[in-house]
Amino acid sequence: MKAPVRVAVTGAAGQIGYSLLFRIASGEMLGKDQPVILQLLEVAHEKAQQALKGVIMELDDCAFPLLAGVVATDDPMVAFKDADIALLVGARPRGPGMERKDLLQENAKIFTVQGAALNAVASRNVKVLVVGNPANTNAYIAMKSAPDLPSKNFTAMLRLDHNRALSQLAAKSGKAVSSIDKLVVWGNHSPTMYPDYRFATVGGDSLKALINDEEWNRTTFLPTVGKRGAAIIEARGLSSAASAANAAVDHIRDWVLGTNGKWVTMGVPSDGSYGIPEGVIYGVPVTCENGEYTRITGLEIDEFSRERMNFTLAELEEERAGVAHLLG
Ligand SMILES: NC(=O)c1ccc[n+]([C@@H]2O[C@H](COP(=O)([O-])OP(=O)(O)OC[C@H]3O[C@@H](n4cnc5c(N)ncnc54)[C@H](O)[C@@H]3O)[C@@H](O)[C@H]2O)c1
Ligand SMILES: O=C(O)C[C@H](O)C(=O)O
Repeated sequence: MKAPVRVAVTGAAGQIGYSLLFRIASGEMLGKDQPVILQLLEVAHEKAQQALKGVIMELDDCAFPLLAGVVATDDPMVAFKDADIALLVGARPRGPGMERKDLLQENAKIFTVQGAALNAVASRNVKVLVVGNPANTNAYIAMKSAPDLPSKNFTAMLRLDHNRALSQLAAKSGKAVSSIDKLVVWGNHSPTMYPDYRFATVGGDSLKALINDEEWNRTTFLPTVGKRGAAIIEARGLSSAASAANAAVDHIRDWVLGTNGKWVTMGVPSDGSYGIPEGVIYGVPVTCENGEYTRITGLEIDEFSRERMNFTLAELEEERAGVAHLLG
């Protein structure tokens, strides 16, 4: 029997939490032979703590063989103690008519506190995934608030965008989702992101050549993927939850267990490649092996792509400037 892995989840009584925790506890994220201890953080409000109790009762009622323990707390120092993995989901979600920018100030404060707590008590190898929006900038804030942890440990979730793009491309081409590789979603998890299938392959052949429809790319594909979050909010009256939890499971599973050479998109601190200033948390293509991600380097950036990549970068830089006062 393997030693349990400590997985901290914030916002555990929220919508995404409700889809996420059961999949982690059933072994879908870290493997069917990997016991886990869930360390769940919620705000100190009575209603949230009560809801969290209910979720834990349901976890108990599943009798998951891999669930080796559950900690419930309103203190980040308890939730992140020795955490091997931290899923930072807790934040206020966007409602109808709101842009992610509206959430910036409100949610930024949460991530200075949580970054500092991770810095103080988490495992030095903790893998952090920020889901709460604006995810890239929140990840940047947490990273900057945790100077003793390697910055490469901080990532933001672009996987939902990646999966959304995959699904649109599969539908357009008539090919199976699983047959498509080498897709990239550059930049910010926001409508400015740039889903780029110029390098994508299907069974080794060029997907771009197969689709051969640049008009569709520019007028249908890019806006559909970019505005999918808003479309879900419009349809459900609530932001995406099950698909977001699914993407979080995919992101961590691939980071920990590897991608077997397949490209996935992760928001990671830039190393300066592709003209993205160092430190900016930006969606890039990576492969994962032995618990580490490696960027795909040397991709050719054409003029249209450069424009789109700069556009999403400009938004990230604006967000970063908007929270600079919180970072001292
Ligand atoms: N990156 C992505 O692809 C993606 C996709 C979907 C949603 N999101 C974002 O994920 C976040 C959560 O969405 P949701 O639908 O679960 O929201 P929700 O409101 O249902 O749940 C959020 C939970 O977080 C808790 N919370 C708030 N502040 C906290 C704090 N400081 N510490 C611990 N818990 C805290 C709240 O009490 C609430 O229970 C939102 O910011 C949403 O915009 C991101
Ligand atoms: O768009 C949102 O606010 C929610 C989430 O980020 C999404 O992409 O579904």
